[in-house]
Amino acid sequence: STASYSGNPFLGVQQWANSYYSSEVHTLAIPSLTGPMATKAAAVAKVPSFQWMDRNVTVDTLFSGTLADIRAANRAGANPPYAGIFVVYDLPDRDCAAAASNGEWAIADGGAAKYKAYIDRIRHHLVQYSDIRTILVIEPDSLANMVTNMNVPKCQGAANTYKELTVYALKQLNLPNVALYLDAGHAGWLGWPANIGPAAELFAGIYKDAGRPTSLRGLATNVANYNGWSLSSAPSYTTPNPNFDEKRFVQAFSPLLTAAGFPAHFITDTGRSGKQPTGQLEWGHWCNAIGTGFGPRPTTDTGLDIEDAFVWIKPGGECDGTSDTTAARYDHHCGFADALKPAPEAGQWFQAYFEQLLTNANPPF
Ligand SMILES: O=[N+]([O-])c1ccc(O[C@@H]2O[C@H](CO)[C@@H](O[C@@H]3O[C@H](CO)[C@@H](O[C@@H]4O[C@H](CO)[C@@H](O)[C@H](O)[C@H]4O)[C@H](O)[C@H]3O)[C@H](O)[C@H]2O)cc1
Ligand SMILES: [Mg+2]
Repeated sequence: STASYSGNPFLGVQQWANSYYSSEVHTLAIPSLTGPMATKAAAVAKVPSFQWMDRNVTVDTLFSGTLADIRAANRAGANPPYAGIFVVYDLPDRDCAAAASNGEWAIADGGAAKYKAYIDRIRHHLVQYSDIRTILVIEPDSLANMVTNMNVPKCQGAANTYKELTVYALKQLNLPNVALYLDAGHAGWLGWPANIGPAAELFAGIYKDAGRPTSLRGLATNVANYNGWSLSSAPSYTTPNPNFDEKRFVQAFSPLLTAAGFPAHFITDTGRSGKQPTGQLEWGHWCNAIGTGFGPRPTTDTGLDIEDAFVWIKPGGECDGTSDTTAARYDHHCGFADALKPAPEAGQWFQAYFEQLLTNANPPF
């Protein structure tokens, strides 16, 4: 079967556009659109984006359901065959330096054991669907927070658990039909000269601790962020970081990782990177940024040998965090002047944001 592979896992397959995102667009976005915007929205629904396993319940429903859809399409003769693209995102004490995406489990409440069972269920389905090549992004923001936010009590308290559970996941999901990319923040996070060296050491250490898993292809960058891939000039908010776009970030990161014993390749989220510069007032303003647009479509034609693919990881139109100041998960970043408001809870459909992305799409739809 095509499922097992060597090298770039995105070669020889086409990425799957899952029905969950398509139904969000068709049932939540299009009914309030007319004319060209409605037509363009229908085209967005066909662009493959990663499906987020952000709650345990999604493993035996959405994850297995999408794998079944892919199997059916491949058996019907899809050529090239489809590959599954998903995000593993349910660590206990999740999103330790922010409030908006806090998850269902707490370390203090048996979260590590629950997470291991979650990973075991994902492995179960990957083995059942060993005929399907499946690409997984592992735990956005988690290890990046270990590099820059050890001064945050919740991150300090979660550090050992994050690392132990990441190694557990890498070992359990190390399968012939599976490719894994660890989340590695973005140019405006780990790309700062002060952070990039410690980051390389951390990721290489995890790679070794997990036994150098064959499936671990590399790192995913810019997940749920907005940075351009290759810019001719630095947006004002990026100064004085020489790595002001994702291409400069991965090209600076790669030799450090290789020297530390982790010859990583990269994928980069271009789902919300189409408009540069963005409307951000500060680079660290990550929540529902204004002045953004759908970016380059998923492709393996990246122009850089260490960059496996441009991908859409954060589904455009799904919220980054609530703007309701009374909400339990309210994060002040979602209240800034450059954060679109009013915004629903993280992960919920944010129609005004979807329309912003569509209006600013580059390439246009
Ligand atoms: O002038 N200088 O020389 C200089 C030097 C160093 C400087 O310090 C750097 O400043 C950077 C900001 O510019 C900081 O980066 C921000 O860190 C935040 C976490 O703390 C990230 O937030 C996450 O974002 C995710 C989505 O991406 C969300 O899903 C998640 O919920 C959310 O928590 C921001 O993206 C990211 O941009 C660096 O840590 C910091 O080291 C600054 C200047
Ligand atoms: Mg988040």
